[in-house]
Amino acid sequence: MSATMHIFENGAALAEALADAVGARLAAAIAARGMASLAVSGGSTPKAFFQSLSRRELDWAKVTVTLVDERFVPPESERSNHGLVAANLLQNKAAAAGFVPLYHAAETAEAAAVIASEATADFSAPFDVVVLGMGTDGHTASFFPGGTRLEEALDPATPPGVITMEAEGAGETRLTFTFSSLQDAGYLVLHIEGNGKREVLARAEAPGNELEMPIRAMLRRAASPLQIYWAP
Ligand SMILES: O=C1O[C@H](COP(=O)(O)O)[C@@H](O)[C@H](O)[C@H]1O
Repeated sequence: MSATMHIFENGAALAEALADAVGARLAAAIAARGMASLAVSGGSTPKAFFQSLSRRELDWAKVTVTLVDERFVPPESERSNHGLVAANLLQNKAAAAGFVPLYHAAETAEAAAVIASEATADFSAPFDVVVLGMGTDGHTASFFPGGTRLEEALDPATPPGVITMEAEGAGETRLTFTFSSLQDAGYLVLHIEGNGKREVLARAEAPGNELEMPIRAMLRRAASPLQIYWAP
């Protein structure tokens, strides 16, 4: 599918513009259907965007937020994406939003993934907005190169839902929405910052194996146009 590049002078300008665009999409979904869904990424990049979005005037009580991916750790862990979202997005006006976690205190990550798939099924097909990140190894969501279930996660025939993933670069076992869950979002964003990631993106845009740089699956096969937000 096509991609559109949105370039900003710095991270603060990007955060404001992305919050405007995401806020407008959520407002339009609320106007059309009385509710809106948003799946966001973790990591170090989205903090300023989360803080900007949290201050947007929206009927937040009608918005359900979840994660594109999560570590199999409780929200109190400093490695938790839920913790990051709680501290930076579910604040200010956005404190009224609903949040559905991917982590559940189940005996295994597989059991948590089943619970997460059930808990998100009624608002995730498709999401109104998905905001992806990308690691310097070309992973997005928890689609890690060398990941134990990478082929299954990227297979368009794998049904929407949450599955587990283990990979050398991932640290903890991950919980991740599958490619089929994310690729058809009403507004599909890839948010990256820094010259290093721009170079990684350029490599991903060149011919090569999807399994080596899983972001290629989104660049090449997403049903929705990919909106790439970048700042140095
Ligand atoms: O592991 C993860 O990393 C990516 C990118 O993180 P960043 O720190 O380089 O911004 C993120 O998109 C993903 O959600 C997260 O689990």
